[in-house]
Amino acid sequence: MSSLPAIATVVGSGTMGPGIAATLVRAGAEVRVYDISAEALAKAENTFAFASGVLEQLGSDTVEGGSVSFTTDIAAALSGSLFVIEAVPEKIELKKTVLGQIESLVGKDVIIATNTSGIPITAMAESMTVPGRFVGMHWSNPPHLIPMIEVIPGKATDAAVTDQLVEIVKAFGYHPVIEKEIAGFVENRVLYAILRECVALLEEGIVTPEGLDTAVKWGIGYKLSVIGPTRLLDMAGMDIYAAVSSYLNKELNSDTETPQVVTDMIAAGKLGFKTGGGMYEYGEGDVAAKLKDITAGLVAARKTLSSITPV
Ligand SMILES: NC(=O)c1ccc[n+]([C@@H]2O[C@H](COP(=O)([O-])OP(=O)(O)OC[C@H]3O[C@@H](n4cnc5c(N)ncnc54)[C@H](O)[C@@H]3O)[C@@H](O)[C@H]2O)c1
Ligand SMILES: Cc1ncc(C=O)c(C(=O)O)c1O
Repeated sequence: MSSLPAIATVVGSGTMGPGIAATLVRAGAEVRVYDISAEALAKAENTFAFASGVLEQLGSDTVEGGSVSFTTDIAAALSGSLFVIEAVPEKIELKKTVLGQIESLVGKDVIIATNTSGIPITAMAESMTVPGRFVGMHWSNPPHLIPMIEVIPGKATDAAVTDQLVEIVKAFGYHPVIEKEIAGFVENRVLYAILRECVALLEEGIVTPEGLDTAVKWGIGYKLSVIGPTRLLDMAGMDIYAAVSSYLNKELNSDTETPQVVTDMIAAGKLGFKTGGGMYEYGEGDVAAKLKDITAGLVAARKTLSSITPV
């Protein structure tokens, strides 16, 4: 008997919602996708279809019986739902409002999970009537391909709810990581430490964007995809880490604000894929081509990594 609830609802169908839904549908759930915007939902149907096609390419396990529906009717989306994933924009007051709407429409035993990138779970739970059923469930983008989910209980989260979410994540073949609550959670703290250093190296003209991407992709990115950081410490040796960190740690970037180069780009309307230009410039069709290459690469890497003995 799968631990995956038979009926699930995804609230918010932007970048993350459709891929989350596709992953759950492939695992056999009836998934209702709700959004306040009909325009967003229309786009979500296409994104869902794309993500489902990618899962077909990946050849991930399929459980028969899955289905999806898209609606702007929150009551219909939540009626009878047994599991809810909130994926609205990263704004705590908006999330609290939406969580209140969800709570008013589901049973007291229904787990409500938030896909927040790093807002403290405890803070969001303060406004809830049944905070014990609320838990962090941080997917990584693209959610239908990155098979690791951070499970973050808040201070009020029932231990049984955390345990149940771990089993739900395992039920659709992903790797759950239970974490203590900390701003940004584990993955984004590591990612943002890396990105802070990367942007600083670009700002100082130490390396070009192409050079930086090559260095990270074929250096630590490649290595860390096979060897986790703690295993790498054992492989390199604590003596090496001590020797290098003794002079290097004080040199690393420690800025606490968003880098000026990024602030300037945003002011110039250069957001990246979303606007056709950011760190790189994209001509007609370039973003779609890049997304196709990124998807093919992640599918190939996932297949290979899944085939090797865990290190
Ligand atoms: N984008 C990423 O790379 C990423 C990765 C992991 C986690 N997250 C987190 O997931 C959450 C969603 O991120 P996203 O990138 O998908 O956001 P997004 O802005 O792409 O999509 C959010 C969706 O929520 C909808 N929405 C807004 N207000 C709503 C409401 N009141 N009720 C219902 N729907 C509403 C919007 O119409 C939009 O379709 C955020 O907390 C974000 O931090 C994002
Ligand atoms: C830059 C960046 N910031 C946040 C997140 C997730 O919360 C991601 C991601 O999931 O990839 C990201 O790339």
